[in-house]
Amino acid sequence: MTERLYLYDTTLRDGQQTQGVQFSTPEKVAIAEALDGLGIDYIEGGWPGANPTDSEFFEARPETRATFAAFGMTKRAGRSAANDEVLAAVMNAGTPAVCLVGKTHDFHVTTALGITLEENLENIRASVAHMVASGREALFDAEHFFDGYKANAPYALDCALAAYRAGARWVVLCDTNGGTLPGEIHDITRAVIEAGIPGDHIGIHTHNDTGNAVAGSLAAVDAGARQVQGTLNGLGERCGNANLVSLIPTLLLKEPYRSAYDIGVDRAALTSLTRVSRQLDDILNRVPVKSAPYVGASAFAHKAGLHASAILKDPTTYEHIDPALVGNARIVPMSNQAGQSNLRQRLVEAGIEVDRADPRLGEILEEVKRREDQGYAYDGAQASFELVARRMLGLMPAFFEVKRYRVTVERRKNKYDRMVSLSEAVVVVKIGGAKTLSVSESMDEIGADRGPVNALAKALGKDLGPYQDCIDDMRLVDFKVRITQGGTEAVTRVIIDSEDGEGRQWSTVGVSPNIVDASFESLLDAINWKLVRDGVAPA
Ligand SMILES: CC(=O)SCCNC(=O)CCNC(=O)[C@H](O)C(C)(C)COP(=O)(O)OP(=O)(O)OC[C@H]1O[C@@H](n2cnc3c(N)ncnc32)[C@H](O)[C@@H]1OP(=O)(O)O
Ligand SMILES: CC(=O)C(=O)O
Repeated sequence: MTERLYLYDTTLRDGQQTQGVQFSTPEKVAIAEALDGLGIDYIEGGWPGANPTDSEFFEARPETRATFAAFGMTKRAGRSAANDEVLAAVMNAGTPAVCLVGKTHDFHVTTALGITLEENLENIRASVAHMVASGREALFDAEHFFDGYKANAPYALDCALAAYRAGARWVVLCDTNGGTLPGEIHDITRAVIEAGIPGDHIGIHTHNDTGNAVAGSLAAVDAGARQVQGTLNGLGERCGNANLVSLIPTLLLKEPYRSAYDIGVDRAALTSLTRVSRQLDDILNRVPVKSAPYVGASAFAHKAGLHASAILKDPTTYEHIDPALVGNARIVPMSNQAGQSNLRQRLVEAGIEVDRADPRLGEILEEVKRREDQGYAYDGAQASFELVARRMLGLMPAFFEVKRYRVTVERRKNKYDRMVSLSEAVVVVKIGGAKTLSVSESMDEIGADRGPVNALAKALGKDLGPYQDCIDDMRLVDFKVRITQGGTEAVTRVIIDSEDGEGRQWSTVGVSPNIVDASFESLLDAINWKLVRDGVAPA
């Protein structure tokens, strides 16, 4: 018999308190829909009245199965709950649930609010009673609860009990400053239950300032709390909140949680977790964190030869779960840490059949290790590795030959008498018997200079004759430059991530003492990989 454990998402409120994050209304709608699709119980949409976007969002919020909550703060002292205009704006959003933050640490009451401890208790009681009287599901976010409990336990408990007795459905214990460790969270949550608030009325809201937000949330659940608050990808004030993208699979797949709780998210929805996590990164224009638990691109990447060898015999040797459960995928990358097992697996994935006893497998491995010593890095540029292997196996068509290229960067005055840069590139390629010369500049549609590599990419992709149809939908999505030590010399490594119209992504690498040459090599690999993978016949 499983017990219900509720998930409360605050990506749209505490997540928006992340430095550099500002959601638009359509973005908030898209995130709310994704959360609803996952099966989250509560979606906190923001603080109506605090800013125009949050107010607008509550008017535009989508219909959801999840319960929508508006966030705000308890009423100020010296006025009634009904006459507090900040609280009124929150209530007017018309959500079925309302979550109000209130002080529970005596120091904050006297220092930040400048009121008496009794006035604060009355503010909590009156505000919660006002929510309940308006027919809302009332949540009380007990701000600084753990620090408050350590400083003055009777007062912190009085605040929590005041909210509970006034009718709060949930009293959410907040580790606002994020400094409380899991053991303390466990013991203090237990103490709250013993003081008279049942666990199925207690929520936990942690911050990640010690890197323990997820562990702290689990500790509170172990102690009896039955609501967990968090955000997608751990967004949130300062170091972020408990990451629901880590918590959800842990609660659903790991003991003792798997057998004990129903968290509202089912196994089918769990397979969308990686997609939802990346959708948020896409909205934020962030590169997904590769090492993110469960959903990161490296979460199931087996780089070391010993690992890859065992993985190919049985994936459970080095995987704690099947990556498909969370919609992720296994990768066995090639690098200087790899052995023949990695190599054979990569070749199979590229559709290349090579006999196990073929001596060229050893030669490819040697070549990869030799090139990595020069500065190449193939574990993040699998498309370039594939081209190296194809060349050594005689499986790489000669699509075109670059005869020469040139790029210039000029500083000059524009018509407004401002100094601007302009990069121009010339590329000459030979396809079949014919030579083509393409010229391009780096100016984008609003007249900004996008740099010499952009100019080169445009020139190279401008006229590739019979291959043009195939490469027209290619797009450069990321460009990473590192100065690294190749052999004894410092060299530049450029990794380019490309994408095509089908959403396929691939990465290529170029290395040279010269950044333009390294970029050009990486660009060439990107085009050649697309041509070979699309099965284009050489001219
Ligand atoms: C722990 C958390 O993360 S809680 C969420 C915090 N989120 C935010 O603050 C984001 C949204 N906030 C805002 O847009 C603004 O702060 C507003 C609109 C709410 C208030 O703006 P302002 O009226 O200009 O006040 P300001 O932000 O300077 O200060 C907050 C006021 O609320 C008071 N206050 C803070 N917490 C509470 C509370 N729980 N109950 C009652 N009053 C409170 C403070 O004492 C301060 O009042 P004072 O100006 O009389 O000293
Ligand atoms: C309410 C909240 O976000 C906090 O106390 O951290």
